[in-house]
Amino acid sequence: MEEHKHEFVLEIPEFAHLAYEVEEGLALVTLKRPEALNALSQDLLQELAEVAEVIAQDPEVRAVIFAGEGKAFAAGADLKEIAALKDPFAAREYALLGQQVFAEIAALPVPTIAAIHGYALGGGLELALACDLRVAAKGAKLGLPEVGLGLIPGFGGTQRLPRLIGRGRALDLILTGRHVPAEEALALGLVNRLGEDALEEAKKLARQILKNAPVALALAKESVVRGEGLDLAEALEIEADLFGYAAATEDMREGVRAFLEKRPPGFRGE
Ligand SMILES: C/C=C/C(=O)SCCNC(=O)CCNC(=O)[C@H](O)C(C)(C)COP(=O)(O)OP(=O)(O)OC[C@H]1O[C@@H](n2cnc3c(N)ncnc32)[C@H](O)[C@@H]1OP(=O)(O)O
Repeated sequence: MEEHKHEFVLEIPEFAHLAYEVEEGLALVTLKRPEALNALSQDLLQELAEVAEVIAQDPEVRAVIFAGEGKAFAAGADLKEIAALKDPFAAREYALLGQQVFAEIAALPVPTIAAIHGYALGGGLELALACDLRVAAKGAKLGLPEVGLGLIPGFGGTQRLPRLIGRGRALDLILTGRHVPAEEALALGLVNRLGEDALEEAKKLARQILKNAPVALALAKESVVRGEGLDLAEALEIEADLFGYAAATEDMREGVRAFLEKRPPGFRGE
C-alpha cells in the first residue's frame, strides 16, 4: 500500500534587512542595516514580524538570540521615517505597528535573548525589552531618548520598562533620555548579564537554558507571562495548572529518574 508521508516543510522568506539562521536548536536573528546603526525601518519591522512567525512555526527552534550587525544592536526607530509621518493618526498607526511586531516577539513560546552591543536606544531598546533576557557587551549604551526629540517611547517602552525595573527607575530613564552604560544597566536589572562580547555571552546563556526540559521551559515562560497583570490568586492558579501539565510530560519522568540514578537527563521535548 502507498505510504502517505506528511512532511512539514517550513517556508523561510528571503529577508533583505535581517539574517536568520538556526544551529542546534538556537535561532539567531541579526538586524542588517549597519549603515543606519540598524535603525528599525518599517520594512525591517515587517521582516521581524515575518521571522517571528517562522520561529513560532519551527519545531526545531528552542531558543532565539536577536543581535545587530556592525557598530550597534539598534539605534531606534528610523528617524527619517518618523520625520515623514504626516499627522497624529499616521504616527499612532506607526506606534501600533511597532507594538504589534514586538508583541509577536514577546509572545514567542521559546526563550528569547537580546545580545546588545554598541547602542540599544529607543525602538532598539524596546525590541530588547520584548525579549525575555538581555545580555550587554561592556561599553554598550542603553536608553529611551525619545523625549529629547519631542516624542515618547511608542513601541512598548513606557510599559515594559517600568514592569521590568520599576516605575521610579524607568521614569529616570524615560524623562532624562540619558544613555545608560551597560554596567549601570546590569545594576538596574535592565540587562541580565555583561560580557566582553554580547553574542558570545548570549550564546553561553542560551546553552545554559537549553540544557533544561523544552516543554518545561515553554510552560515556565507561559506561567510568568500569563500571570503578569493578574492578581496573585488567579496567577497562582495558572501556575498550578501549568505545573500539572509539566508533571504529565515524559521529560519530567526522565528528569526525576535521571536525578535518582545520578546521571544527566536526556530530554526529548515530550
Ligand atoms: C517609537 C520609537 C521611537 C524611536 O526609536 S525614536 C529614535 C530614538 N533613537 C535615537 O534618538 C538615537 C539616534 N542616533 C544617535 O543618537 C546616534 O546615531 C548614536 C548616538 C546612536 C551614534 O552616534 P554616532 O556614532 O556619531 O553615529 P551617527 O553618525 O550618528 O550614525 C551613523 C548613521 O546612522 C544613522 N542613524 C543613527 N540612528 C538612526 C536612527 N534612529 N534613524 C535613522 N538613522 C539613524 C545616522 O543618521 C548616520 O547616518 P549617516 O552616516 O547617513 O549620517
